[in-house]
Amino acid sequence: MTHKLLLLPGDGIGPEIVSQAERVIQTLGRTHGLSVELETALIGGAAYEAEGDPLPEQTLALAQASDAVLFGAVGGPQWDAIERDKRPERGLLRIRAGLDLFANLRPASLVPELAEASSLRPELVAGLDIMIVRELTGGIYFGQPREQGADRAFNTMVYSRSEIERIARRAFEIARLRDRRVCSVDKANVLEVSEFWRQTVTAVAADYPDVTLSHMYVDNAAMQLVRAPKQFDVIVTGNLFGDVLSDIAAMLTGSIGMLPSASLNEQSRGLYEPVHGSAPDIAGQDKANPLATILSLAMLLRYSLGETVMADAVERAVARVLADGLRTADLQSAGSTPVGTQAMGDAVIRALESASH
Ligand SMILES: NC(=O)c1ccc[n+]([C@@H]2O[C@H](COP(=O)([O-])OP(=O)(O)OC[C@H]3O[C@@H](n4cnc5c(N)ncnc54)[C@H](O)[C@@H]3O)[C@@H](O)[C@H]2O)c1
Ligand SMILES: CC(C)[C@H](C(=O)O)[C@@H](O)C(=O)O
Ligand SMILES: [Mg+2]
Repeated sequence: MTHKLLLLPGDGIGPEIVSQAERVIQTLGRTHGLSVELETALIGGAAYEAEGDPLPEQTLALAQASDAVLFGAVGGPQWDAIERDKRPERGLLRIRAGLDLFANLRPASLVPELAEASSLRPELVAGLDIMIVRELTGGIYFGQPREQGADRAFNTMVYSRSEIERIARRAFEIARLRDRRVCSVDKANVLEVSEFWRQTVTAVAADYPDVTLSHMYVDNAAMQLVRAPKQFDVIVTGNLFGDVLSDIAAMLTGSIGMLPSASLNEQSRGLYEPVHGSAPDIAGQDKANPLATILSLAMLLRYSLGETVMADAVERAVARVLADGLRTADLQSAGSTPVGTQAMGDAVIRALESASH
């Protein structure tokens, strides 16, 4: 069966890291018979420059017609002062909303070889395996009204019952495939929207008696992620809190350059992207770590294409190159020589090829 895939490289390091994932896709064609129809389209600053719109209609239409989308990153300082609705990040928010990708899965698990790269002591992260389930199409990111005036500005944090119920169900279902523990993170001691979130998640939990539900305030959750991260199995939270907590979780696993994500809708059609951004400080220098994008491809193979064998093969190839000692600059320990983006891609491809012989 031929799968339709759309690549959206975007800005900054986006094109460099997505092109390594594209080479992995081509390798899987040779080693595992993966059959794909690949298209590439513009998004973010690149699309704004070419078409005056960070999400051209054509890009959204192609995404809607694809089985899955692999996204790099958008944004950069050259677009920070343009009209807000034209900014690259708005392209990403609009495609998430346009595909109804309400469930953002951000797994943070430690590859044993990277224990020394973690920001925490090895014993705190050994065996770490957390799944952050971030609500992605609601909350303060999308709430109306929103306004920036001359002397004041505001956004609205709003969640409806159905929005909370669907993300909570997704979290409980994921927990059933794991350690059956869900921690819902909110700010119910201050915010009405969070109190409603907590009540709604608690009501949904009644349908999942085999899963243990706990609640935590977001400030404490940020602290607990650094103090004792292994206490968590699945974390379910709103859009803004999930954004922040997932960057914290990234550093537990060694580098933000390692963290993949899947953004899914009800049909498990999805957009897959590294958690990090366009890293303008290292763009175009062959320094970016492509592994978060390659691991996002593994999630794409698993969740949207059902190609579990290939997903496992990609994840094993990544583990292999790390076990062999290859490190991009973000993962490097003192004294060793880092490899570049392209060389890291080469190594993953070699590992895939040698495993299939
Ligand atoms: N999903 C996205 O497209 C996304 C996510 C976050 C930020 N952004 C945008 O990216 C731009 C830069 O944002 P930022 O600097 O706050 O965050 P960032 O994630 O781009 O970079 C933060 C730091 O991490 C490093 N880094 C990130 N990815 C890396 C990788 N793969 N390999 C090695 N190092 C890596 C960068 O060099 C930088 O020092 C902004 O315009 C922001 O809006 C986009
Ligand atoms: C670039 C931005 C819109 C995005 C977000 O806040 O969701 C990013 O930080 C992320 O984590 O994917
Ligand atoms: Mg973020």
